[in-house]
Amino acid sequence: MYSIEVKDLTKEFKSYRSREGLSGAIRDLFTREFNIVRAVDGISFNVKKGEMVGYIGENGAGKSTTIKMLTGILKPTSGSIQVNGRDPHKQREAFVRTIGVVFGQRSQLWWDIAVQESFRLLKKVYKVSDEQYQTHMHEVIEILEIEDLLNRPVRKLSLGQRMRCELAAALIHNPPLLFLDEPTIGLDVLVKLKIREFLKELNARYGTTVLLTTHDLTDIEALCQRVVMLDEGKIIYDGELQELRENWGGGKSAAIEFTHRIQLEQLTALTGHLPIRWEQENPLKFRAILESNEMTVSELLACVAPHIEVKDFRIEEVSTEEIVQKIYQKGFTTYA
Ligand SMILES: Nc1ncnc2c1ncn2[C@@H]1O[C@H](COP(=O)(O)OP(=O)(O)OP(=O)(O)O)[C@@H](O)[C@H]1O
Repeated sequence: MYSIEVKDLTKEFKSYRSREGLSGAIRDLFTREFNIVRAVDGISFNVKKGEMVGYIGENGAGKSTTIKMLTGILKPTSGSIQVNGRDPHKQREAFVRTIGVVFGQRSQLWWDIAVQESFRLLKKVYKVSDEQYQTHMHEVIEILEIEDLLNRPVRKLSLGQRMRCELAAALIHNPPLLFLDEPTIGLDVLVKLKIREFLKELNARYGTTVLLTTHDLTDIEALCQRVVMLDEGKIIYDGELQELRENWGGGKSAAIEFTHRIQLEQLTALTGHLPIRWEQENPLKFRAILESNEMTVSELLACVAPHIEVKDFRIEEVSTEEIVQKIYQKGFTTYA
């Protein structure tokens, strides 16, 4: 059963041009020249109930436009969307009660009133019963540690405090699906960790489906097994994050420092039967590049350490950030 079903979805915007000079401005009053920008270009994907999916792409790739269509804010130019079994644009009122949305750059809380009052208003909007609110929100407030913030006006909160309150506000009606657009932008590491832990718990406890858009790939690594990668409005990768790392990460390597000078030949003789390539940095420092995903660093050490004394060693892994950067620089197909 799917939470989100997207088929051949396209969104085009008219981008108006201004003509030069006074006569151009006058002509613009009558007829405007425009370009068509295809922000989302025929994408299709499904998200299963309970999945946590990372939706990533460079600036301008079309992520926010997709989220706006999925949440019913924008009407698609063509294609179809079903979110929680409904068309977000057509069945708006019933639909919004089935989703929660957090836009990291925008607030859904009222700026000048206490957080608690915003929560009360949202409780009314979503028609949440007192009982439901008490049981569910009590936990949310406790886990996000926002009890002491509830009586403060939103404008007096720090960014991290406000974001925790935003998340709580998006969950007042305990929606089965949560859209998060840059939820950890500008937050310090501790708040980020708290928010990630909270989302994991929410997903485990209620089976909440999460579509997460972020430029912070460590958020994706911490939360999502699957990523959908967008480039110029098109999906260029949809699959396991682990598979992306294995196929495009260029493998693991280990930097090893020995206590005594040794020859490269000694190392190749010891590990000749393993899928390893050695590079020498200096007479003491070497790098072993593991050419198979099956091979582990402990196997490597088990072959070398009994024969040559190791002073230090470090596993080097290409970060997801570097992998994604390479894909965008080189293009997915050529890189693959
Ligand atoms: N209302 C609009 N009118 C015209 N063009 C738009 C409009 N909204 C978005 N665009 C264009 O559509 C493209 C996709 O924009 P979108 O905001 O979806 O990208 P994004 O992936 O969310 O980027 P970012 O990471 O910077 O938020 C961009 O070229 C953008 O300029």
